[in-house]
Amino acid sequence: MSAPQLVVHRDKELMAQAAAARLITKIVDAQAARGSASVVLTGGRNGNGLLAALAEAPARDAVDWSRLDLWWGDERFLPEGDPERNITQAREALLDSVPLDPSRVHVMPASDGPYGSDVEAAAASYATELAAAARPEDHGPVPTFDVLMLGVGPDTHVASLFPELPGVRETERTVVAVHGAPKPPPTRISLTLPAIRAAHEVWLLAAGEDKAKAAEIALSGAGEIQAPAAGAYGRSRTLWLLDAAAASALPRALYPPASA
Ligand SMILES: O=C1O[C@H](COP(=O)(O)O)[C@@H](O)[C@H](O)[C@H]1O
Repeated sequence: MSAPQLVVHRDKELMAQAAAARLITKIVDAQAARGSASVVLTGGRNGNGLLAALAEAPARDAVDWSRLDLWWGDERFLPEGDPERNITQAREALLDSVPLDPSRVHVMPASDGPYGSDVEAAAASYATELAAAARPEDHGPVPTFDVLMLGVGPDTHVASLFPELPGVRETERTVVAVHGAPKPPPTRISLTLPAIRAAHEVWLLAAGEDKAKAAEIALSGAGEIQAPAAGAYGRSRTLWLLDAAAASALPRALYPPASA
């Protein structure tokens, strides 16, 4: 487990640009070291803001997009192309404008896909896909992702792991079906905390006043069942990327003065 490090930016635009620059560097470094990189994307406003900033960043051309594996932390179980699906929003923000290898874009199934409305089977198939991508040097049935990003919800949810729902209690499976999510749509697919913790680096994104309480709760010793964001950490690094509004309820002792 790596203790959270905090970086606080002036506003959400700067946060998105700085996070995009950070992600480019991570991908380029991983590709230089190993030939390829793997990144887990998040949905939500902050995740899509980062992707949109990446699309605008001149340095995006430093990435070899054909040698990047993309995975998702969660998906809203809706028909293919639905505007509320995380993949649809990610395509609009960035993915349609870069030369990815389609076989390396690992989309979670849609509700009109091969498993139809059987969200349990859809979740199990994603777990199988992850397990097939895991190498012997990985520590279990998921790849050791270079970077796994999570938007933090106002209720402290991450991916589609909501406070007190069964998904956040999962200790065995790497992917679960989620029923009755308090944020629409109610049916979702999510990585579990054990799968999230397999990543080298976990980045939690929180911008905006409505994230201030969530950041305070998650960073003040709350349990992961009540505050799923508190249970999201990486093997080598856990990075909270915030804007000043989301950091406004945090004790200043938690982050260096130069950071805001
Ligand atoms: O529904 C979701 O919400 C969270 C957070 O979204 P935000 O708009 O409040 O930033 C997101 O992380 C998750 O991927 C998504 O499915």
